[in-house]
Amino acid sequence: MSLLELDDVTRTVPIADSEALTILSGVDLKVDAGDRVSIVGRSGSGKSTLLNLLGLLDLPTTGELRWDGVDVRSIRSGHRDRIRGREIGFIFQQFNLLEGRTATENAVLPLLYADGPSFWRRERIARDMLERVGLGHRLDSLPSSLSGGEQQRVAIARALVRTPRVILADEPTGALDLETGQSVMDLLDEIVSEQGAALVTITHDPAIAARGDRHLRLDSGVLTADEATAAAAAVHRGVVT
Ligand SMILES: Nc1ncnc2c1ncn2[C@@H]1O[C@H](COP(=O)(O)OP(=O)(O)OP(=O)(O)O)[C@@H](O)[C@H]1O
Repeated sequence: MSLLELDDVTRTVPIADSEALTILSGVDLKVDAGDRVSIVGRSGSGKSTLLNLLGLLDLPTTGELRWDGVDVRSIRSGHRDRIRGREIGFIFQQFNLLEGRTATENAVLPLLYADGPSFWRRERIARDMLERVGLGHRLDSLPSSLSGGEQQRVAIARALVRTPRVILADEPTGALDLETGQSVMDLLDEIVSEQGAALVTITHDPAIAARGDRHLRLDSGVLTADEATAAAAAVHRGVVT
């Protein structure tokens, strides 16, 4: 049983005075613990729509989306919200940090909804995670005083403080220069491995996509294997010369 499973999923949206628009069609995808899945696709190919499904923010129009083997349609929306908060971490291109809050205040946010020791120990957990991402010296800094790479590291800390089982990263290096992007991804890969989570990365950048161990492509809402990235990744790893 997979952690997340899409089975012949379609997503359409109603359009005024017109037929519904099909954004995703026939999408099959399984995400298991420890998976590293990269998804590439042109603008408008349906990447955000897919990510919203994987993040349990939307439901398929037809087909089945399962979380831990359970059809998400059968899970009440309040419980879906709790699963999302507890088990899924999000990382965005523009970091999405709260501007007036320090690095620690940003990283602690998901723990405000936790209970037990995770709640009582939230400050310590957030600080430890910021140390882990190399920001132990910037705990009280506001986002405006941090570089892009540092802000993304705060966002990574925030996404990981509850040790989620899945991380969904939407263009995580899109606002960073090449070198900073690679080092942020190195860090994300390391911590995701330590925590045994699955990482799904949506990216335009072939070098970032090649880091995954499963390579997929979205084309007009259809998800297929991305042979080109898989071949590039194999060469990179020295599997093929
Ligand atoms: N609620 C909606 N109503 C109408 N059209 C929509 C809606 N949501 C998405 N679309 C359209 O569906 C297509 C796919 O959208 P989506 O945001 O998933 O693409 P994307 O691959 O994430 O694009 P980008 O890389 O530019 O963010 C686009 O053409 C978009 O305009």
